[in-house]
Amino acid sequence: MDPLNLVPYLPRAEWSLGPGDQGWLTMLGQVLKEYQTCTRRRSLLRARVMDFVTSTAILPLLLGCVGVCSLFKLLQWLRTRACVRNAVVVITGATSGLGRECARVFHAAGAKLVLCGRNAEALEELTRELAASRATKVQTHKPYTVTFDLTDPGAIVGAAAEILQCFGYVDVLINNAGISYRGTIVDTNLDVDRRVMETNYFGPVALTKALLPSMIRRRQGHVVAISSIQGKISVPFRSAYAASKHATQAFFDCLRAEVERHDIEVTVVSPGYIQTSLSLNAVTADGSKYGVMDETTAQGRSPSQVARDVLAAVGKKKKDVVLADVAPSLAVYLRTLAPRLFFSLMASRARKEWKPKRC
Ligand SMILES: NC(=O)C1=CN([C@@H]2O[C@H](COP(=O)(O)OP(=O)(O)OC[C@H]3O[C@@H](n4cnc5c(N)ncnc54)[C@H](OP(=O)(O)O)[C@@H]3O)[C@@H](O)[C@H]2O)C=CC1
Ligand SMILES: CCCCCCCCCCCCCCCC(=O)OCC(=O)COP(=O)(O)O
Repeated sequence: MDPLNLVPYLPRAEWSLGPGDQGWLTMLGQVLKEYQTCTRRRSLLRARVMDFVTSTAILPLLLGCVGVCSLFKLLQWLRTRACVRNAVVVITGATSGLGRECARVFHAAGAKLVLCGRNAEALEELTRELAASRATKVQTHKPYTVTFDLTDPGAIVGAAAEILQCFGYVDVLINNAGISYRGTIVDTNLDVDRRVMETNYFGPVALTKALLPSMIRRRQGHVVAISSIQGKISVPFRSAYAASKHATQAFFDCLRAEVERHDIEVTVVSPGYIQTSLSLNAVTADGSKYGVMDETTAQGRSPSQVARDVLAAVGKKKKDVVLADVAPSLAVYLRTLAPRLFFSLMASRARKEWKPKRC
């Protein structure tokens, strides 16, 4: 440290210049001496503060607060798990990514699972994996599997009947399956917009409608929609995906209001990026597979953490949950509070990201 910078910290230094050339040395000596005294005083003060903290009630109080908070969190976690123990939970898109992790987390919490997907072999493999897992003290149940494509409305009616036959009723429906999209609006075939809407919106809507009457009869049930932060804000080159997720948010918000009188819960979960195969499986403007692991996806949250957050949201009967980092979460507020700024940010993002025929 430059000793001259210490001058403001040495209010009591007395300056006396020595005779001739000795003046500077004397001054420097004085400054260093005062600096040492100040440092000693500061460490003495620090030691006294620490003594006070440890010898009085502050430290036990702090430790007590941390302990109570941890205990509260643990109790909440146990209560959450208890909520889904023996509950019949249906998960769509269970063959991959978030759906697969939800299957693991809900299975470990003791739920009776009905795993849905298009790939029967992948569902069977997951069932075998879950049956073999022993890392839980809770009694677990062998899952059922139901294979169907969400873009096929006829198949959904049959699948709903099959789902109801598994355990006789459904407690929790997790509409998780979905696909993403990359493309410019001007280049995108309308069939691609339809396919994304069929998978992400009409499929979950049809399945929910098919299972709802039995929930209403029992006056019990919980419908979860895995939406996206893109159900709250729209980003360039994701038109079909963002539209399908905005529609999802709107539909399930309406549903929540309508079924409250039947004691049915509705939770919309809006995650930011998650490390899954979503970008690999995304469709492009001409309907072909995008097939690229985007950096944003690769650096996203871990699907097991998001699955635990989904379980917590179900246990706490949350109505709307955003599971995203600070920037996307703030962007949601910006879209409402300063729309012009938000739109210009998105336009500049579009200018930067635009690549002819590839987004
Ligand atoms: N990953 C992310 O960054 C984010 C994901 N989400 C949402 O999370 C959900 C799960 O996606 P994620 O796990 O990330 O992606 P994955 O691609 O890993 O998994 C998607 C799942 O949906 C299934 N699926 C796709 N199309 C259909 C269909 N037509 N009929 C039935 N099942 C279908 C897939 O089945 P199959 O194996 O047969 O293809 C697969 O099981 C989606 O709704 C997505 O929008 C939300 C925010 C961020
Ligand atoms: C006052 C300060 C405000 C700062 C706001 C800055 C604006 C930042 C823009 C952020 C855009 C975030 C986009 C997030 C997208 C996202 O998380 O999507 C989740 C998905 O569903 C992923 O799907 P994809 O197919 O796009 O990978």
